[in-house]
Amino acid sequence: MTEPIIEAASVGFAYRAGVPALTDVSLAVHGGRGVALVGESGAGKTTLLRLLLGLARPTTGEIRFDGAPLHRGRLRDYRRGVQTVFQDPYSSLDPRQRVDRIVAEPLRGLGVATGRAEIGARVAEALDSVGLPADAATRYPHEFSGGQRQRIAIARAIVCHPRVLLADEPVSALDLTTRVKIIDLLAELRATRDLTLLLVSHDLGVVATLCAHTAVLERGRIVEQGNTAAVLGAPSHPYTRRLLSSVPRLP
Ligand SMILES: Nc1ncnc2c1ncn2[C@@H]1O[C@H](COP(=O)(O)OP(=O)(O)OP(=O)(O)O)[C@@H](O)[C@H]1O
Repeated sequence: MTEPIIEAASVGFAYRAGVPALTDVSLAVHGGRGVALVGESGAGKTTLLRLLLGLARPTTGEIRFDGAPLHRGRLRDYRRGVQTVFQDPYSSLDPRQRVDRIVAEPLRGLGVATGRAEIGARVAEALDSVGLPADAATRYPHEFSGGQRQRIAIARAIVCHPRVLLADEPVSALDLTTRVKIIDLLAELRATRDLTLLLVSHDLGVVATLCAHTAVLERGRIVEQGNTAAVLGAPSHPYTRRLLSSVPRLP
């Protein structure tokens, strides 16, 4: 198999000494493959995502990007290649900024594009890719619904053509119909842009739709991981079975 784009290698992390939030976590995100991270509240999903983003450093083990340890000097390259979408489309967009400015932020911040014309063209392309009309660019976040705001957040994440999208519960704040549309959009972007998805979700239906590989986290440890159909279809660990039985509707 090819080298993973992002890898957590035997990662441990503690917010307070003696109270581990993550223990010996190994997870590989390969290009072209959707990876889901599931687990109950408090299992350590967000903590792992923060480490994968370089926002915190593991206490033990390491995070690797293209096979080499992720350290300060490589963060800019990393950010170009790895972008994020968060759960809440209301708090993740600055209400005082116009949509074109919001979507252009990674282009400016990472120095990917500087000229006005180029930035404008890239923003227009990103808005189009997420199914928003061109005039969305000149409006403000409060003029949009929750689903449309999440499209804006996704446009911002894909504007610099990243290789990986880390999505932390990207649809859990949305109503059911909107959820389905955003899941369809993520599936489409994955296919058309060769985007690799790392998805944190407690919604196993979403996971089954978008990710071929699933890792189950319980109290900071990965208790099971593998092909999604196998993990969700015939879970070998009692915790995964409990997690499945707590879901009212299965795919
Ligand atoms: N800033 C912090 N300081 C101290 N402990 C923390 C902090 N953030 C998280 N924790 C603890 O680390 C553990 C893992 O939390 P984390 O937020 O990663 O879980 P999660 O799986 O993302 O949960 P949720 O689905 O509720 O977001 C929990 O025991 C939590 O209480």
